[in-house]
Amino acid sequence: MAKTHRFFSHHAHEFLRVAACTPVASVGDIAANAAATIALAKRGHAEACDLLVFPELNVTSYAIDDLHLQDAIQRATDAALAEIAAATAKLKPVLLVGAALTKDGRLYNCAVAIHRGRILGVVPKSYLPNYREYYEKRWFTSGYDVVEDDIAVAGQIVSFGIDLIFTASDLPHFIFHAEICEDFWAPIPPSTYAAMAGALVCCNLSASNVVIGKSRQRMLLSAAQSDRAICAYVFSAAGPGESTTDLAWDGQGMVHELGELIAESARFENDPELLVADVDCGRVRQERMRNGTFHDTARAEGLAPGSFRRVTFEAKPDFADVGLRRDIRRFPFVPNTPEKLDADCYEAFNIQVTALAQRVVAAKAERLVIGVSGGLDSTHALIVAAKAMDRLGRSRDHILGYTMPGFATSEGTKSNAWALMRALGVAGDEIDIRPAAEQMLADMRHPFADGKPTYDVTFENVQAGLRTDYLFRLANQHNGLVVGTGDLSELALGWCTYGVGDQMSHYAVNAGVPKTLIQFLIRWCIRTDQYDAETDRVLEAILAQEISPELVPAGADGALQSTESKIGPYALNDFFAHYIVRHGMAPSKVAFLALKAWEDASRGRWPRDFPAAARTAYDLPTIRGWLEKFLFRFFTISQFKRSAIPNGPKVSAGGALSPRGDWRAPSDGTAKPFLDELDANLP
Ligand SMILES: Nc1ncnc2c1ncn2[C@@H]1O[C@H](COP(=O)(O)OP(=O)(O)OC[C@H]2O[C@@H]([n+]3cccc(C(=O)O)c3)[C@H](O)[C@@H]2O)[C@@H](O)[C@H]1O
Ligand SMILES: Nc1ncnc2c1ncn2[C@@H]1O[C@H](COP(=O)(O)OP(=O)(O)OP(=O)(O)O)[C@@H](O)[C@H]1O
Ligand SMILES: NC(=O)CC[C@H](N)C(=O)O
Repeated sequence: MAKTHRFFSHHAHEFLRVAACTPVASVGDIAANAAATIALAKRGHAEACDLLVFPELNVTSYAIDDLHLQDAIQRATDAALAEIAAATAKLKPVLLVGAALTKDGRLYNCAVAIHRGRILGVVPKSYLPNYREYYEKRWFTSGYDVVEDDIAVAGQIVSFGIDLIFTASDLPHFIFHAEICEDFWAPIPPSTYAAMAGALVCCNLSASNVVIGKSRQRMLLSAAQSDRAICAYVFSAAGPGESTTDLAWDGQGMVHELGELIAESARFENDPELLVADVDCGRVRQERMRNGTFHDTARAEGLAPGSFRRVTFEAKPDFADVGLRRDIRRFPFVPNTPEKLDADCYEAFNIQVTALAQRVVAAKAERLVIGVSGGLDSTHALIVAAKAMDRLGRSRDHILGYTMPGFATSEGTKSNAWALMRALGVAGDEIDIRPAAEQMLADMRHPFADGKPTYDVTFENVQAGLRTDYLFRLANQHNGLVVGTGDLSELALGWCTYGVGDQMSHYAVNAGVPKTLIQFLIRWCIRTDQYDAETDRVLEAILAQEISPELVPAGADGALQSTESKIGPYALNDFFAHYIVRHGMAPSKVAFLALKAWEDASRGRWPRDFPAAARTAYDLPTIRGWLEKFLFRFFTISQFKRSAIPNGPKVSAGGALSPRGDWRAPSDGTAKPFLDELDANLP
């Protein structure tokens, strides 16, 4: 059911609804093409689109050869544009239609922007293909030097040139540019300049005949242009109905954003298609802000702000709930297709192994020292260490694994720890930390020493601290490096014991890996036979247990100390961390995205092997509750822990938290502005 609060509107979060339109063309039948354009515009309006991109020369159809030069065709084109403008005067979307227009005895291949009955402006094609199957220079004049000009079209005098950017006066993120087909096959597409001058959405009206391999090439160019020009890119190629005299057409529509494919059309279809997608102009804006090279290039190219003419119009947004036409992955760090997941795991695992091996060599360390709890993090650190030793040609017994049971260590995790160490062939040992912990707690006059069940932070950290103490001294004793096991998610939350505790190590091999990815990395290791069958069996057993720090004894009901019931589901925490750290998004937008990703467990793809029983949904109050906790932990109470973390490799493009890398922040900051923003903008 649609909700009325502004929070539920995609426009409130800087999304823009675009569509690549594929009408069925009628060769040279301008009235039919105008009718097809109007019909799709009405569909676009019904689907709440802001911007509709039609193919190149769709008013006449593209492949009409010398007919382009006929007066009758040109007059009919002008009349059709007037008709399209009139018929769409009450519709919401801006239309970019393709038409050949004359000025001063020259014919230009143009994109015509039309909105609510008004022709906003006309952009001529800069680069006319005139090689192999193309001979556009036979009819058209290149528009590459047309600037500061105007043109008469459909009874209106409007801005004309390649120096136009279209901007909504009442929706600040609605800023777009148009170019035409070959323009983006050029070494420097006009959209590169438009993006540097501020366009967030770049559009391409195309008539690109299909040959084997062509769709892949267009896909590559569109992805690359959106990545290089830091923009959203909407591409619409002519399709069914175009003249097949000597060529064929497939109607490829695509929407890319920052190199990522957001939506793609069916190809070789007989019916008209409207490929609708919501592009995230806020993400584009943020990305430009944090990429100085983009602005340096603009300055190097002499593109001062204002170097393009801005054509303004009123979008009249109503901030209604029209849903979100875009897949938001539940796990930003975990791809939901098997191929991409495998590829990412291969990268992550090898980054970790290579980085650790290099540090062993550089530090002239003979051994690696690891506290092996039987939990996910230390398991992963241990298998990475084993592979690093294999790569260095050293035997695995150069890894000293210690299981160090404390007051709450369960038999299950301890036996898993031993089974794993034996299966891998590392040098295992056991140190019972309880006598030392009892001594320490007694020395401190902690109530536990008097038999009282006081399981406070001190009680927890005494154990975490003693384990770290043992590991560092064992490293001295054996010329070893202590391998840190803490992961990226724990660093984001400050879920570790500072200094004399698991926050410290000689090399934090997991610090760049989020918790939600670790289980998939372990699964990938099993699937790709990185280790032997017995190791795989133990790894499966470890994957099956709940995440617990095991610092506090189980309750009377036997329930384990559950980490996620205390700090929130890692699935949500990783989601929050990704959008806040990597994309700088406001908490209300992060909540909106989390809702779209998580509100319906039956929608969208789950990552491969994600257990069916764990496929949960989260509603807005739940998301909000955990987000508030996350914001408090992340901004107020944990930065001092990150400001002093040991070295470790960045793994995910989704962000890292080293103070020497992606994330630098004050250790005495506050979450207040973030909590206030959430409070002000959520229903
Ligand atoms: N801005 C700041 N600059 C410098 N120091 C600051 C500080 N804010 C607090 N402090 C000081 O830091 C200390 C608190 O930090 P800390 O000693 O780390 O202790 P704290 O963060 O209070 O507790 C550690 C938490 O992490 C959990 N943990 C620990 C280990 C492993 C795992 C796991 O599951 O993997 C979980 C554990 O259950 C506990 O809830 C206090 O003494 C405080 O005064
Ligand atoms: N019983 C134990 N024996 C050996 N080392 C331990 C033990 N408990 C904790 N550690 C060490 O302290 C680190 C943090 O422990 P904790 O179990 O609290 O966190 P965790 O993030 O759940 O890690 P893991 O998934 O490895 O258990 C572990 O990764 C491990 O290196
Ligand atoms: N219409 C055009 O500009 C087509 C040229 C383009 N290079 C293509 O291969 O599709």
